Amino acid sequence: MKHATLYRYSLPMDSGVILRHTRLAQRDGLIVELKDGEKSGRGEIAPLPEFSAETIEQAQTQIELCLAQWLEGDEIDWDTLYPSVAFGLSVALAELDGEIPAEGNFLAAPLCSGDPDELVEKLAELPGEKVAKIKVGLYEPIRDGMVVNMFLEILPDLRLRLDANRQWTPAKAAQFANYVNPAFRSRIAFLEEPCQTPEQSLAFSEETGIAIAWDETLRDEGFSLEYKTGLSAIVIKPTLVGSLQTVKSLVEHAHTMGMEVVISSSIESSFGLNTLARIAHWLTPETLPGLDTVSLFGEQLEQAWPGCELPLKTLTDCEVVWQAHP
Ligand SMILES: O=C(O)CCC(=O)c1ccccc1C(=O)O
Ligand SMILES: [Mg+2]
Repeated sequence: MKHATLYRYSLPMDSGVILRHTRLAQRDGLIVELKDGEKSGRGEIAPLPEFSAETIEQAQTQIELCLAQWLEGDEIDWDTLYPSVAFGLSVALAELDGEIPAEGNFLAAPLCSGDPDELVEKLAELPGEKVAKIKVGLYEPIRDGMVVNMFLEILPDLRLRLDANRQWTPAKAAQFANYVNPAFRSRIAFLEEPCQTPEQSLAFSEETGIAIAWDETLRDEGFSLEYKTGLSAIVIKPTLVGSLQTVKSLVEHAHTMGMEVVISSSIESSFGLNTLARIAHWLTPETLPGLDTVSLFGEQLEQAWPGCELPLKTLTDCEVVWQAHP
């Protein structure tokens, strides 16, 4: 006997600088729960304002249709689904079939606000490879260059991931690079999306020797992943990319070209982050995922993030917006 339930959650948060144009004070999302006899699976659908094209209302309407199809045993037309819906539903189905290993990689690369003392503390908790992520492109590029130099100088075993979110003109990107001590450049694991276009970013990498990574570019209309000199990694945000199948084939494709793949957060609840940690451990076991976003929240959902002491809201505290069995 099949059964499907859709919960809607609302959690207090402060998105800080992650969203550049909006300050989100509340995060809304859906949890889909599937049951089939003794088996069950859950997945999170949480379109991210400013990044997802779909709204939560559109996602809800679509997942309700999918759930009705699943209950009837009809095929789901994956190509027509919003990325957030495809991801959450495919996770719930994979979970139901026992496909996602339970073990997670909860050692996320710490997101750092610019305070070196705070980062030193966070890095002390990281066994093995010391990797942190810094947002750049928010202030003057020279300031960013100084901050990068400072971190790399203070912490000799640190490697940095930087993210400019396409904020720089080629001139500003060059200003940044000129400021970074040439001896430190190889300790920039990658710089995500330095410039406004992928071509400009590739030219930047060629001129400076600083490795780059795609994040936004993966979601460009008509994008297909190709090997490029200087492109060392791709950052996959499954909620923005689509089904687990789509994510898996993108990961495999990137790995065959020797690129690193970073599974990363789209600011999902602690429940969704737990799923991403498991997917990261499963598909990208060699790489620290980019999942250090739980601290943007005021509350966690259903499953705690290891080490996070925020209060935990359970699914039973959330509204059931849809449920049915055939
Ligand atoms: O990638 C990470 O380490 C954290 C996630 C992150 O930075 C992010 C989260 C939501 C939306 C956009 C971004 C971004 O990469 O800019
Ligand atoms: Mg990014």
